[in-house]
Amino acid sequence: MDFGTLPHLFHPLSEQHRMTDTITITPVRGPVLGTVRPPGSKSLTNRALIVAALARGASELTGVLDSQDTRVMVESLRRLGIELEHDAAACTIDLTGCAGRPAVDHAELWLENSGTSIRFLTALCTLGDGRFRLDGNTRMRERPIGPLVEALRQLDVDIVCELGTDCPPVQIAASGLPGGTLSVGGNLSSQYLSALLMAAPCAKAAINLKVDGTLVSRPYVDMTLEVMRAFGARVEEPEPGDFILPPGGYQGRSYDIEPDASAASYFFAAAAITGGEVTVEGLSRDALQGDVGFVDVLVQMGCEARWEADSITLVGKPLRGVDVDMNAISDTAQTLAAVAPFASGPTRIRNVAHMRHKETDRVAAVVNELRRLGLEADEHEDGLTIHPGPMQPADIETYDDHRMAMSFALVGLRHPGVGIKDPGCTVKTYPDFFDDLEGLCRTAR
Ligand SMILES: O=C(O)C1=C[C@@H](OP(=O)(O)O)[C@@H](O)[C@H](O)C1
Ligand SMILES: C=C(OP(=O)(O)O)C(=O)O
Repeated sequence: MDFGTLPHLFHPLSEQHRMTDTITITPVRGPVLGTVRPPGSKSLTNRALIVAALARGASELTGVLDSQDTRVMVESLRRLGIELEHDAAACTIDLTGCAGRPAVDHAELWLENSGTSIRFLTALCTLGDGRFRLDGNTRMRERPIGPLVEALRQLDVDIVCELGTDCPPVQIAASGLPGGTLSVGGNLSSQYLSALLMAAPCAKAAINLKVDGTLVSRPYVDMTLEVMRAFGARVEEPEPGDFILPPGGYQGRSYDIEPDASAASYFFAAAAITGGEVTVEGLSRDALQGDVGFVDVLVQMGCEARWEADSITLVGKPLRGVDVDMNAISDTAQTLAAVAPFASGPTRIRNVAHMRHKETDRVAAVVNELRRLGLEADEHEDGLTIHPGPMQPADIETYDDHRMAMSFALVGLRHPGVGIKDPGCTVKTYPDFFDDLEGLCRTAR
């Protein structure tokens, strides 16, 4: 299939951002004060879509995210024969599951640069009976998927990285997923484990899945287990990293998705940087997403937080530098890097080497752009150190990484002359980010 014919799966951005090469952030005149509810969690939306697509019967998903990462997932499920109704305005998706076996005997799937989509769908396709090819953009073809491929081969799945690069494109000649024992590497990404976990209840027999070595981003695995169990799967973890999954599949249901905690980090950071007070609705200490832990990092820096039953409030205070292991919440490391220049001392972000395999080499990219602002920043193998200091105007490169754009925009709230190149790259997980940030800052203009 000629992917050139695939409709551009982008969300209608506001005219200004879609058509603009660079936007300049206007500093606020005072503290950012307000309340915001980010769109649905990308990670939970894509998990719920996978599990509901494999379920018996119908599911209704509410609060879903509508962005490039979820649209490529939706389009792929449709190509796999899943009947699906998406109401973007209502943030709902109604779908009827395939009871564990995709109905089509071949499909070509285009996943742009959505790591969750290509990893989760690679495992899902092995449950089918036919030939499947999964591909993505140039950066996706540089993001490792070899550990997942190698794990599936332990169950005699006929799967290959087409170019021999341990990266996509992936080709699968599927004939259902056998049961058995397998191990998967978890030091580059937790998504390979999450992908296998979600497919396992639809295998032909029980699966015993073990993590081989260290595991990064553990909160995302806990999120996976929560969603699986919500749809009726039985999963035991007698020892950390050792999972026992009997067959039994999933049962369709109604499922509501909480707001995106990674997106919320930008609004908490806006309060921290400007000495303001921001409440994010729909999240709490009980959120399924580990990235609410970013609030604790801001508290370590000197801020105050109020945790309510259905909201979190961050109160900005004078900031001190921190030394923090962000392995579990690495999607908020870039947010912290944008806050750190406003602290009284240096900030060390450690144990995030796996960030180098995401939308870009996020360690190097963040160091480069902090230096472009005139700051002293040190790159380490596992992370970086940010030294506060005077800054200069700069147009920030965003490397087609939505989190570079969203994080460095925050610097511009306090520091004049910050431009964000390619602001439309936020379409990956947050098409309306700049509109929502502007809305939150309007009282501080
Ligand atoms: O499982 C998930 O939903 C995700 C896991 C994380 O990736 P890694 O496990 O590769 O750190 C995170 O960066 C990504 O945004 C979403
Ligand atoms: C790394 C990310 O996503 P993914 O791995 O799903 O592409 C992200 O959203 O920061």
